Amino acid sequence: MDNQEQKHQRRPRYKGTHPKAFKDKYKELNPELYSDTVAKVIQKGNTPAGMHRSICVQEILDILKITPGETGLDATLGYGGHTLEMLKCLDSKGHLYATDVDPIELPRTRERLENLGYGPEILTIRQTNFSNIDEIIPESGPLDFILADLGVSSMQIDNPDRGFSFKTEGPLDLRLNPSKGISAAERLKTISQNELCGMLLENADEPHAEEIARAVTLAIKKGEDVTTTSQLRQIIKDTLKFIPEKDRENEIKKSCQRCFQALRIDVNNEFEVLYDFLEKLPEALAEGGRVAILTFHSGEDRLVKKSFQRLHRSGIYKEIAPDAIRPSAEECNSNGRARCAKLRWAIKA
Ligand SMILES: C[S@@+](CC[C@H](N)C(=O)[O-])C[C@H]1O[C@@H](n2cnc3c(N)ncnc32)[C@H](O)[C@@H]1O
Repeated sequence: MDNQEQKHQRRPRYKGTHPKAFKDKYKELNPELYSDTVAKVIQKGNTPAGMHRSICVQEILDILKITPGETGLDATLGYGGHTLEMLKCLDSKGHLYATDVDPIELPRTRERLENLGYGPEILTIRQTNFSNIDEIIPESGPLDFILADLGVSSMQIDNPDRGFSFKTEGPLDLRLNPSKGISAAERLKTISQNELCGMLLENADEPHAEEIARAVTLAIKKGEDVTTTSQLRQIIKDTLKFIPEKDRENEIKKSCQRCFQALRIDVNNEFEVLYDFLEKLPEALAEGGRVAILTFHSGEDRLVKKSFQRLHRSGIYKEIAPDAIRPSAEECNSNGRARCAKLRWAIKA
C-alpha cells in the first residue's frame, strides 16, 4: 500500500434524504423544471411544494359560465390555477382582474402567468384585499363573473417562514400580508384569557378552548416565549395531557389545527373582510352576473349562506345555490385539502 492509498480520505458529508431548509427540500418547488416529480407527488394524493391544486375547478366553471368578451374577477389569485382556467374560457377576448393580499406569492404567480402568455392586455393583477372590490369597479366596470376561493394556499401553508402550519418550526406569524397588522405571536401578548377563549370558540369551535387559553396566557404571564409554531404546539400538547392516551395524539393534532385556524382568522380579520366583500358584491356585479365562493370552514360558509339568502329574499339575487356543493369523493381522495370545501353561488337579478 503506498502513502497515497493510506492517507485518510474524508468522506463527502452525506446531506441525507431530509435536507433541513425548505428551499432545498423539494424539487417540486420548481414545477416547470421537474414536471415528472410533480406528477408523481400529485398521483400519491399530495400537493407538490410551492404549488397549489385548485379545488372544484369544473364545478366553478359550470357556475360561472364564462364566455369570450366578458369581464371578471378572481378575488383570490393564489397560485393562479382558477385564474388560468378562467383566462382559457375568455379565449383572449374580454378581461380578467385578479386580487390577492399576499405580497410574497403574488409576484411569482404574476410571472408564471406572464410566461404562459397572459399579460396586462388580458389580465390585471392587484395586490389588495378583496374587501376593496369597490375600488376595482371604476376601472373594470360591472363584473360578469366573480370567484373567491377563501383561506390560504398550499404555498403559504408549506412555507415555514409564514408560520401557518403547526407541523413545521417557524415564527408564529400567520399573516397573509406580513407587512400589515400584527403577527399571531404579538397578538397573543395583548390578549386576555377570556378573549382568547372566545376567539378559539368563535373562530374554530375548539372544545378545549378554556384549558388552552388558560395555559397560553399563563405561559406569557410567566415570561415564557410563545413566538414560534412549535412553542404553541407544545403548550397545546402539554395542556391536553388529561386526554386518554389512545385518543391523545389525534386530539392534539385537531386542536392544533383549530387553534392555528382561529389565530389566522383573527390576525387577518377574515370574517370582517369577508363580510365587507359580501356586502359590496351586488354593486360590483353586472345584471345577470355570477359569483361563486369556495369556503373551508363552517364560520365562513355560514356568512356566505346568510348573505346570499338575505339578498335573494330582497330580490337583489335572482337565484342562489339551494345547498352547498361539495367536491366529489374522487377529488377529496386525490387532494386532502378539498375535504372541507363548500361551494356556493348567486346570480344577480
Ligand atoms: C385558496 S388560495 C387561492 C388559490 C387559487 N384559487 C388557485 O387556484 O391557485 C386563497 C388565496 O386568497 C388569498 N386571500 C385570502 N384572503 C384574502 C383577502 N381578504 N383578499 C385578497 N386575497 C385574499 C390568500 O392570500 C391566498 O393566496
